[in-house]
Amino acid sequence: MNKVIIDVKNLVKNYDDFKAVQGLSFEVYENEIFGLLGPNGAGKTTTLEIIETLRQKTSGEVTVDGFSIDKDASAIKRIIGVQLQAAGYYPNLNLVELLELFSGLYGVMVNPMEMLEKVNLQEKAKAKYKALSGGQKQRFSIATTLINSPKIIFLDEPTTGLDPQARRNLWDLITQIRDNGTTVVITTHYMDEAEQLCDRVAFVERGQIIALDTPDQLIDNLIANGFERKKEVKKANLEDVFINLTGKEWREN
Ligand SMILES: Nc1ncnc2c1ncn2[C@@H]1O[C@H](COP(=O)(O)OP(=O)(O)OP(=O)(O)O)[C@@H](O)[C@H]1O
Repeated sequence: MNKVIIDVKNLVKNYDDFKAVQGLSFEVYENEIFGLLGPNGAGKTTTLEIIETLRQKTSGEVTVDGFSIDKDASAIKRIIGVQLQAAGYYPNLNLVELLELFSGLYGVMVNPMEMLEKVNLQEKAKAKYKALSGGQKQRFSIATTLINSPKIIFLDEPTTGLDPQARRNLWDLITQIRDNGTTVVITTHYMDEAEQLCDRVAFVERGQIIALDTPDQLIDNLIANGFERKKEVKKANLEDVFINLTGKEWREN
């Protein structure tokens, strides 16, 4: 039996007259990578921020590891890791100093070099955040989500704007984090990413969930309904050609 770690029931969020989230219900299981997929403005970020206790809901019930967002927000904050927006990083501190600062804020002791090793940034220990490439910035911000050894991390479009190598390397990193026992909730609008990375996905459209299952099952259901692609699918795609030609090692250093 899968243990439910996040339980969202009939979640509603209105911004004045605008209904951004319209009665969402879903469960996230412990130790899975759960994807919220959908177009811009579908309500993914709003939903995440409510679960993270950073935004007020209009109505509905949300529990995280048994804690209610209404009554136990501080308990929830202790067991989750949230990616900060880039603007949150002090520009003149290097990565080690930033990790020391964050661990002080969380009130936990971490070894900055160990944290950097987890995301393969040990060689950038003395670099300032602003001097990192896009992929390195994402990896660093994932490292900051791990400082308090959270049970769940939330990643909001972690690979947007990255090149194919950086994206695939980030997928490996996120999979590793899951394999080490952390539940991962991710938003994305890249379908290939969701298919490769997520154990289960929910499609969100106009503030509602229109499908939820494993990527495999969603695809099988579509095929069972008679769907056929117009062109025969090749066993590789252009991105595979590119990766094959250029290698898959970390390239942004
Ligand atoms: N603070 C706010 N005030 C008013 N409307 C808001 C606010 N925040 C979000 N919205 C609106 O709510 C809707 C859902 O936004 P949200 O950011 O949750 O979508 P999203 O699915 O995360 O989109 P994206 O993929 O673009 O990040 C959008 O139409 C947005 O304009």
